Amino acid sequence: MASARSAAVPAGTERAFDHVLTGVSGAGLTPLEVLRRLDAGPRGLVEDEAQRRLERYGENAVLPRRPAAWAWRLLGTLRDPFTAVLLGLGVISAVATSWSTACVIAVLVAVSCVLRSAGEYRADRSAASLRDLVATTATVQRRAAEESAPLVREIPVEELVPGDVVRLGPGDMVPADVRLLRADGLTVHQAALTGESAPVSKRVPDAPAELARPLFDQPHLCFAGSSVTAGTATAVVTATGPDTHFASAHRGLAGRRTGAFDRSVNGISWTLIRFMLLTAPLVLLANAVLRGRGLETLPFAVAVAVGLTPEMLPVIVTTALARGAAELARRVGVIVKRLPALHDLGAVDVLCVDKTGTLTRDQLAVGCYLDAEGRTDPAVLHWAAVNSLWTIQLADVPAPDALDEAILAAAETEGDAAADGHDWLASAPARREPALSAVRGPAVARATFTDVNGVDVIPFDPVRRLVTAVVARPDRHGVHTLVVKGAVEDVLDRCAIDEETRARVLRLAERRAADGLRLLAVALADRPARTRPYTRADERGLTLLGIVGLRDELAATADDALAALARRGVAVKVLTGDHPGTAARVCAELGLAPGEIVTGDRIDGLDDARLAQLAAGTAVFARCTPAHKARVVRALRRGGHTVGFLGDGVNDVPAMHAADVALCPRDAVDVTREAADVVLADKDLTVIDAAVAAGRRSTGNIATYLRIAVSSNVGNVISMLAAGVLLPFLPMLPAQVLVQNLCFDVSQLAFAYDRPDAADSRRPAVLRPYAFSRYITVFGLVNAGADLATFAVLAVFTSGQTAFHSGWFTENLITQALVMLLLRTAAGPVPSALRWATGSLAAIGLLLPLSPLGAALGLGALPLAYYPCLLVVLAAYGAALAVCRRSRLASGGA
Ligand SMILES: Nc1ncnc2c1ncn2[C@@H]1O[C@H](COP(=O)(O)OP(=O)(O)OP(=O)(O)O)[C@@H](O)[C@H]1O
Repeated sequence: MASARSAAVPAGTERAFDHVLTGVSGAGLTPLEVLRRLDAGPRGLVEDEAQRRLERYGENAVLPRRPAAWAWRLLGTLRDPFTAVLLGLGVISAVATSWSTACVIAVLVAVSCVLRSAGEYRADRSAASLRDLVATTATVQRRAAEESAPLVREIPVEELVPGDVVRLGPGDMVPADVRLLRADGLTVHQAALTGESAPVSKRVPDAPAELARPLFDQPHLCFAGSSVTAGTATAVVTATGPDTHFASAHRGLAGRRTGAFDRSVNGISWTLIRFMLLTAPLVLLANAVLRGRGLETLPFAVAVAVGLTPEMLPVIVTTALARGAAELARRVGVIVKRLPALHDLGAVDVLCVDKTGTLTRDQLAVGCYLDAEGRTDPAVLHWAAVNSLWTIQLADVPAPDALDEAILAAAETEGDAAADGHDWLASAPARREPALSAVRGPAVARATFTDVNGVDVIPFDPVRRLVTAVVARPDRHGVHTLVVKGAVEDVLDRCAIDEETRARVLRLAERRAADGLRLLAVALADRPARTRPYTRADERGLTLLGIVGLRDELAATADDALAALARRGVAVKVLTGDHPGTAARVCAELGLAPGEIVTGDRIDGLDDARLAQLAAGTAVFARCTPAHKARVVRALRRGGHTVGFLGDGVNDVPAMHAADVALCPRDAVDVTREAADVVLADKDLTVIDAAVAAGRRSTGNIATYLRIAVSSNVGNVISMLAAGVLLPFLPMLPAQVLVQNLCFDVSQLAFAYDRPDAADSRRPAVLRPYAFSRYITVFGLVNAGADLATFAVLAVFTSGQTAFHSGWFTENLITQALVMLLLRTAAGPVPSALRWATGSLAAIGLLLPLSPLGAALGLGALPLAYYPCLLVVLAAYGAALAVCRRSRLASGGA
């Protein structure tokens, strides 16, 4: 903790910092005492001091951003299970003093580790530069010099230091461990720390006695790793980077979910490892029982087991992913933050999207303001604007909601146009205007009200779906007016109205929603003035004023994007907090058949199994809270779908965490960008189609490698077992098996550069273990058939083990080249990497036995008559491959 950095800390400060940095002992202190101990003030740090602290305490990052040293990277690659098994086999060979086998295994491991760490290094480097593009920022209050006025500005979170004063608002990540100085309706989601999914309320407690609670329950402390779901706050940073509680909780953990692709590759890998571990004893047993051979066959058995391993799998996965991600970033500006997410994107068959800001632009314009009878009434707009203005001002939100901006802009226009003395929109109170115009849009800066004064605010949250501003009016002494605006049903629930009026207003809302308008109801209530804060309990017995309707334009490319996704077999489902009528209209305009719309209330009445059934056949879910969205996503996954979620708001975060892969646009709020695996450069949704296609291509290449590598290896093992039993000598020397394996492995890296057929990216890319096993069995047997035919040729034309070994070595390498060319999924031109790889394989197969290295490996020249016969075997093998490929067997699971 802090003691490690203590050298430059002024005497007396270090212990105080330590004291507060623990986050516990600050509990009994007042905010001012905490600030004093941090050698800070409520107006923020001076820039120079912040810089000094940054040098002293280091960056506010949980994990070091510097790339790991080479040695660590290499060591890290040894953790892969294939490598571990290979090393184990190498040790067994060394113990059995089979030095050549042990040496070749060591070379194999070294090649695989070096290639993998080089690939990972390149992937990390490009991922780091991409991550910088979507870096999150913190809103900090600092001063240029001791006597300067505080300036609120955004800085990269990494630059925060203890003592900084930060502002928090909905959608922000809590950037460090902080102690609240002021809070308004603040609720935070701290699941990353506590596992608790419900947001918890945070505030500055009235009395220190309240502070005797467990650390994460302390109301005045917020922690790095949590996010703000509603409300606002000003807080002082008490600990940054590795000193935060989040860092200590996550030290040493990779900390990300395992996606669908990771799971299937892991499954296949472990099946192969079990198979491998069985192979060596099986070879030993067969040779002992049928040939009476003893432990001298151990190196050969080990080599056969090694030959079965697709040890280049991690290298291919990293290379294919990194290439796909780099190409996406370059071509369409899509940033893949978590590389395996690219595969998950390729496997997605359901994409859930929120509506506002995703399918629509979130650039709203007021379309109507009506009283409860449906007549235009400027007073409704006026009070909506009073609510918007004081919500923004008092809640100190970092960025005002588009909806509030639109209401203020319309109220201003209405105020300008009013010739009848409606002068409720005039100049701003001088004390507020400068701060506002610095951070907010022009409408907010200009539109203010001389006749009311803000007193308090109960901030918006997506579960309550409303926000209340409390104002004092000059004409009403001793009275505070609650101005409430929010979703129509939720405001009506709090109004003192009869059933008939309620039904009439709901019908009015339905009609306007069917025109595609977003609707808000506005209501008022007078209460005796008080100093005690207002709470949700005060939002009762309201008088309904009317409704405001806002038009939100559709995103320019939304319809094209939905059509493209449908062509790729991805079903799109809309999950919105908005009115069902508005959602239905928007979907219809986008060409998405809304069908029956399911609302949040209905979801509440269903158990998980029934929800899974309903979700599969429903295209639009409306009036969803964040928890509803997450439940629908989980239900879809439980129903066997691979689900993506595209959202841009804080209300989408739980669903993004629940999905296989989460996407968001670049201008989404911080917490959403943090939760996303894939960030779209802008609002152009058609890039999702390109991202899905790239995911499917990468998966296609990896699947091709797995199918070809494993089926050839299986074929070879069958042949070795058969030959081992038929021949009086070993069918291949251990070193020969391993050299051949090394050649296969390196050549197959070329698959990372292939471009699978466009037809293959028309359906979700999934590795299906059953189809995969069927594929490797069939092609493994065909491969073994070619080997057995070669054995027959060799029996006729050659004698002695050197000739046999050489003949089989040559045939094996050429058949491998053939398989690579004939079984790749793409029908298009062969990429140059693959041409080189297969050409080199064939050349090594033909020439190595003739070279001095071949002699050292126990290989030698073959009789010329062997080659025409080999050609016949190869032609027959090629024909068999082509036939099998044309049958449905070629679909090896991806
Ligand atoms: N600033 C606001 N003031 C008052 N009410 C609001 C405000 N923003 C949203 N609402 C109301 O709350 C409802 C739910 O909002 P929420 O933000 O959860 O979803 P949404 O923005 O409508 O849709 P989506 O889930 O597609 O983003 C809205 O339909 C609206 O009626």
